[in-house]
Amino acid sequence: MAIGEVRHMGTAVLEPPADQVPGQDTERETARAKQAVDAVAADLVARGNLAGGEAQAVLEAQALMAQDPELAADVARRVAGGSTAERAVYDAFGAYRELLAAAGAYLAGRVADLDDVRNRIVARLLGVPMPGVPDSDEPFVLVARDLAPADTALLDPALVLGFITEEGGPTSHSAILARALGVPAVVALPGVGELAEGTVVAVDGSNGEVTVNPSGEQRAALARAAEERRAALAASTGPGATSDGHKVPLLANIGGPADVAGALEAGAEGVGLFRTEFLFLDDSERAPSLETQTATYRQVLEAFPEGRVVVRVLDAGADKPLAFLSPGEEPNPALGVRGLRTLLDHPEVLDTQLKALAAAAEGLPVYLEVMAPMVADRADAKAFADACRAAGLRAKFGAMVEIPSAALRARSVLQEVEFLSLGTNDLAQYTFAADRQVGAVSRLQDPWQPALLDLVSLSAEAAKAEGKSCGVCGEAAADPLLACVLTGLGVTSLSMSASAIPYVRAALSRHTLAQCERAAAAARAAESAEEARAAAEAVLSGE
Ligand SMILES: C=C(OP(=O)(O)O)C(=O)O
Ligand SMILES: [Mg+2]
Repeated sequence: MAIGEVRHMGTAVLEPPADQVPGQDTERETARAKQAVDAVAADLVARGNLAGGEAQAVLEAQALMAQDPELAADVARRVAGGSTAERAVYDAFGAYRELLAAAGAYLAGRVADLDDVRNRIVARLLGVPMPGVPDSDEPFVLVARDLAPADTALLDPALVLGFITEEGGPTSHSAILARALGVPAVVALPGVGELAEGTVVAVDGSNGEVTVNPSGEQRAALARAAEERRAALAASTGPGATSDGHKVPLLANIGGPADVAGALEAGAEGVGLFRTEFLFLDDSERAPSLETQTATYRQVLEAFPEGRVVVRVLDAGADKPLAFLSPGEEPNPALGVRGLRTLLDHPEVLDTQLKALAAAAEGLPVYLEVMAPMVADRADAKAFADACRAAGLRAKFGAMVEIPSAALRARSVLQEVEFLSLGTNDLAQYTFAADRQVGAVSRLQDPWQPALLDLVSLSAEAAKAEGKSCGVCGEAAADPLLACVLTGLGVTSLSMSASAIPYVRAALSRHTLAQCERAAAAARAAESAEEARAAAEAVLSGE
């Protein structure tokens, strides 16, 4: 929870004058453009190195965007036609932006990243300050249309008390990175851009509420609630469990070795989701070598002796495109060849990854579990388990439940694998036909939707009947109240951004398993996400 004055993100597009330059200056302007592009790309990579983890991969992807050869050719063509370097960059990126925007809602998220890159290059060429997070010596609440990964990654939690965005959904990149940072954030709040600079707001990241000009009384109540939460956090330590001792291991979601320290600090009992695709974003042409992958995986596995580490094999496509693997144009990339489907089309990539994991775990006392994203049915689960066996991998093999079919027929999927892990971000996307990158449909991405809870329950019950485990590794697990409901639905472990672990641990430790079960039943009996949340809250607060 944060209270502070609103500062708006500097999103104004810098439009350079459309001056013409004489022919003899073409060479100089071309060189200036190239220099600015390279400097901005280097800056993004440097920011990535500073930020580490998932943010690093996102920033590096943006650096690649800046240096896209087709964009460079368009800039050169415009300079040859008499444009200044800054105008050529502005126009070339503008044309590309229109293409992206016209390509449909799916690419809308990418437009914000592209605009950010364009603004950075143009600002550099004009010699004006970079647009982005406002300069301020006083802490403030940042308000933006959407946040580019470059800005979210470097937000200084000492200055940025919290942030509010108009666009983006609860499972968009910005929200996931904010959670990793541990600052309160509210996303997809229409109209917030109209708040006057300097307005005092209270941002409650735990329930998504923003109070404008809170009264003294409201402020005091909010501060009291925040203080109570802090005290509860400080008091909760040790492994995750309900107050009557029902164990629910609390695991961390990580993007690579850089996230390990934060996970350990938060008391993670292991890793429940290692998103390996971030390792693959470095090179748009090919997969990292067996050796590079082995070394990276080993760094993570070494950090959790006697712990559990669940590695997800490459999840390329849709919101995580990889040029060398993702198929060409698809009308609906989220419904196309992605996740396990991509790997089954490129068995050599899957085989190298599994062999690297086998080599990395060699001789280590870690409990390695490997799972496939986007498993639709038993045939998918079998193809993945066969590939694991063929690679000589000694680990538990599992399937992510991200497609409703896998939840509906979870027992059949479990004939082939040893565990399930619910990816609630994609499960919501596919259950409600609501693209997770589109703010306009964020109501439907709410993991409190009773239909989603039904699918969680089906999966957890199937796992119980088969004597196997069923965790949750989507963003749903990071919501303390929902974590209690998921536990009540029979989920056996919860994996989340490290910063959420203390909150979830504290919430679980306040309730018995039976209370969690009652809250789960009440939530499932509701007719909407809001009702489900209120019903669970009422049960758990003893109303
Ligand atoms: C954990 C998940 O995977 P990702 O967010 O990486 O798609 C999910 O879909 O819930
Ligand atoms: Mg997913």
